[in-house]
Amino acid sequence: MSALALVPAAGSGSRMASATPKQYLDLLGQPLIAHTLRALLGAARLAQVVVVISPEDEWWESYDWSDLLGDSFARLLVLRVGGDSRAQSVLNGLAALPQSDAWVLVHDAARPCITSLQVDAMIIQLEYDPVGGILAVPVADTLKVATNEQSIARTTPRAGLWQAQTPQMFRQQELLSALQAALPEHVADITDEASALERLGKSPKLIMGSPWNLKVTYPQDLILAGLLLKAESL
Ligand SMILES: Nc1ccn([C@@H]2O[C@H](COP(=O)(O)OP(=O)(O)OP(=O)(O)O)[C@@H](O)[C@H]2O)c(=O)n1
Ligand SMILES: C[C@](O)(CO)[C@H](O)COP(=O)(O)O
Repeated sequence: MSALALVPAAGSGSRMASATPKQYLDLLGQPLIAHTLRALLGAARLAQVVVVISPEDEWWESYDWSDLLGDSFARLLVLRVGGDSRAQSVLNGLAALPQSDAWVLVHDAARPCITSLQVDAMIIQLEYDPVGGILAVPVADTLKVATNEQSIARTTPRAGLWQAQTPQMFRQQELLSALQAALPEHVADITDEASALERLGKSPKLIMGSPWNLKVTYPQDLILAGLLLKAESL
């Protein structure tokens, strides 16, 4: 079975409010994305890891990646084809690769606490699935719908609701076609890969993830990610 990872890393990190895009912020002495890439490159079932950075990226070249990632650096491909949305970056990355029916696991650069074991376990669970699926966790908190004045309009039942994470694993050509069909018109609705497949009537699997696989979005998430990575290494 052949699978590759595609890592969208062309965002600006506006919610992080930092001049440096969050994928390059320091996390335990290394750029955040180095943790993400190390975990993916450590997954035995991934043949290659493709990183999509912005054509204007000024940071990538300033690191010694073979030093940060060791020999597995040889399985890394960097594409400067990022777009103006996450979905467009993923589409551009897929379009730049040779056409293939292999599995692709799209994983946010901004989720550095994923583990190689979780990636391999996901591939094993989905490799014979007709559609593919995503890591996700069931919603644990009570959910409120807000009014425009930020008071509560109502409580919405949480039964059956899951929070989507990444990796999201689909057939490369099928995902590319689904994104091409949705973009640019429906870009606001395509907040992950699964939503592009859902538009075509597909029903991807929900694979139990971990709350530790957080997306670094706000400054406090960076502190939490550091604590989780330290705990994972114990
Ligand atoms: N045009 C974009 C926007 C986002 N991403 C990537 O998609 C992942 C998830 O996006 P998000 O957390 O929203 O990152 P940013 O867009 O950088 O953050 P913000 O929305 O706060 O600006 C990140 O790894 C980010 O680098 C991307 O490749 N191309
Ligand atoms: C793909 C994702 O990580 C699943 O939760 C999420 O939708 C990305 O959202 P963002 O606003 O682009 O960070």
